[in-house]
Amino acid sequence: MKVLKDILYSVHISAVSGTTNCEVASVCFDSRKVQNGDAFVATRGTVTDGHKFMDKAVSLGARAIICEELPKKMVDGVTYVAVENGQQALAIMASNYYDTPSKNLKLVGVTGTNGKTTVSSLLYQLFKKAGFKVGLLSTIKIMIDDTEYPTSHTTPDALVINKHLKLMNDAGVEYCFMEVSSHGIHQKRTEGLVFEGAIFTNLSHDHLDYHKTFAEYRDTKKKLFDNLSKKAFALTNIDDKNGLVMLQNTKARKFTYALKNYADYRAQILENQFDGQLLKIDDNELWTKLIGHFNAYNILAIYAAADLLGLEKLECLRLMSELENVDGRFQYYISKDKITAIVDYAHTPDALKNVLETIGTLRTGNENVITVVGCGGDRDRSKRPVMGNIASEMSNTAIFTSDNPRTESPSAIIAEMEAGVEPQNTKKILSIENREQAIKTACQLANANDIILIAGKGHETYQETNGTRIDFDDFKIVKELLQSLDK
Ligand SMILES: CC(=O)N[C@H]1[C@@H](OP(=O)(O)OP(=O)(O)OC[C@H]2O[C@@H](n3ccc(=O)[nH]c3=O)[C@H](O)[C@@H]2O)O[C@H](CO)[C@@H](O)[C@@H]1O[C@H](C)C(=O)N[C@@H](C)C(=O)N[C@H](CCC(=O)O)C(=O)O
Ligand SMILES: Nc1ncnc2c1ncn2[C@@H]1O[C@H](COP(=O)(O)OP(=O)(O)OP(=O)(O)O)[C@@H](O)[C@H]1O
Ligand SMILES: N[C@H](CCC[C@H](N)C(=O)O)C(=O)O
Ligand SMILES: [Mg+2]
Repeated sequence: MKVLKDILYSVHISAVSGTTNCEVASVCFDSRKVQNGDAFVATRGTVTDGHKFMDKAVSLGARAIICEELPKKMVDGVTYVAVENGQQALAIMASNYYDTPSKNLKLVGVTGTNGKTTVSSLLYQLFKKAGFKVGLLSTIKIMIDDTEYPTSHTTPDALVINKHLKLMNDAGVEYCFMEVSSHGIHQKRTEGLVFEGAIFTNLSHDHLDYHKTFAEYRDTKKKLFDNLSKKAFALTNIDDKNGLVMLQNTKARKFTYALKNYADYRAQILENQFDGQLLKIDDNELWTKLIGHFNAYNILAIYAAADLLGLEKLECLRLMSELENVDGRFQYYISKDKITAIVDYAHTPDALKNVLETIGTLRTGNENVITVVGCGGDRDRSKRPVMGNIASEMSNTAIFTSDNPRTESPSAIIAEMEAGVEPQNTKKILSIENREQAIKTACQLANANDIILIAGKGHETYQETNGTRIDFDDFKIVKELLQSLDK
């Protein structure tokens, strides 16, 4: 139980009906989950409006209703609080309810179109190796030191975030690395969190269904930096043309990293091989198992962040050489017949191009590259022709298939990918809706030394169609297929 007025601390309140000096059991923003004594926060969503469900919440026993406008009909014994913004109020209340857990550890947010999971997971690994208790909030999982929890979002809702940060406090966690998605910022899921620092990886085409324009998408990401305190650090990749934009209005201490431009932290790629790359950072050499120039950026970002968080540089480089690839990011299997299958979470045009470029630099002869790729349903449609074009242009064969069609028709999504293929590349493409069949065809087409890239789903272990998820694991499937075909 908490006193309502305490959990409303620093929320912008415009009107109150009833007492805020009352106890509430918990905070809830879904009327279907309200329990006796809860404070229900109405928020405006993309599908519906939580304000429609205030009466339902009261009928289930809500003790308080937090909303953007006091309703005409109010129930006696229930406190109604009008706030400026429901989503913001929810986030601040969630933080207050769990005793501002972000204050009791060093929380670092990672944002950008690609690389958030990689950078935050590598920082988690690095600080574990350095002997600290560490937390992680990522697309793949939530970690409270060694304990794993499932997650449904890259940046979960404010209650889930703060609940897990509180558990981290209880477990003595000192550092927490979290992904901050643009949806998360826009829906104010991260408001009220106290960040020690924030990292920007890069910005490219994604989520234009939700943000409508690229400028709006960029400005949403920038808010993470705008809201940092003076004491925090803001670390940005200035080889990306939006890197400096992120720093424009921040009060935080500003730091930059780059491979090409002058920056506070710089690295150079000395060697790039299939099993790793050799980098030069601060006049020291570092061998890492993570390959590709995009991973050189990720590695440099974590080196810089670790330095800003106080890890000793040489010790940090030593530990960084032991970092393992993140699940579903350039995860590869080499068959008996020397066919290489790579599973990668590239689900944006930029990521797909980067991975195919990396594969290109690793080719030693006339190996064929066969790419199996799809685009998610109920997501940015404008990515589809662009990804279709990249896959067909940069591969010998591209097989277009399904990737979580959700409520859309798989064949219609594939047709939108096909529309981006240049006439000279149409002979290179095949379209096979069933993803397992598509992977099987790639395996059948592959000969010794060929490379199969299976892009888009990475670590995911399901395929989602019309709200139903069936087990589906790209890596497991391709490995078993190559073994069964005796290739
Ligand atoms: C488009 C989007 O982001 N939607 C998120 C949003 O839901 P919504 O706006 O659709 O909510 P809504 O259904 O309109 O409901 C509005 C309000 O009414 C309430 N309600 C609704 C019905 C009811 O009966 N009673 C009730 O009280 C709801 O609880 C909600 O508070 O708020 C929900 C609660 O936090 C999220 O679960 C949901 O994520 C959906 C499932 C989703 O797929 N989100 C993806 C796009 C997402 O967030 N992705 C990013 C990663 C992107 C990336 O970087 O690549 C992420 O951080 O995971
Ligand atoms: N720094 C980077 N720059 C460009 N592409 C990258 C970078 N790091 C990773 N990638 C590519 O993007 C894919 C997704 O990487 P990762 O999961 O780290 O990104 P993310 O930002 O967490 O994605 P999401 O928005 O889905 O959470 C990788 O599989 C790889 O192909
Ligand atoms: N965070 C991304 C993940 C996309 C992964 C891809 N496999 C898909 O399902 O579209 C999103 O929700 O848009
Ligand atoms: Mg992620």
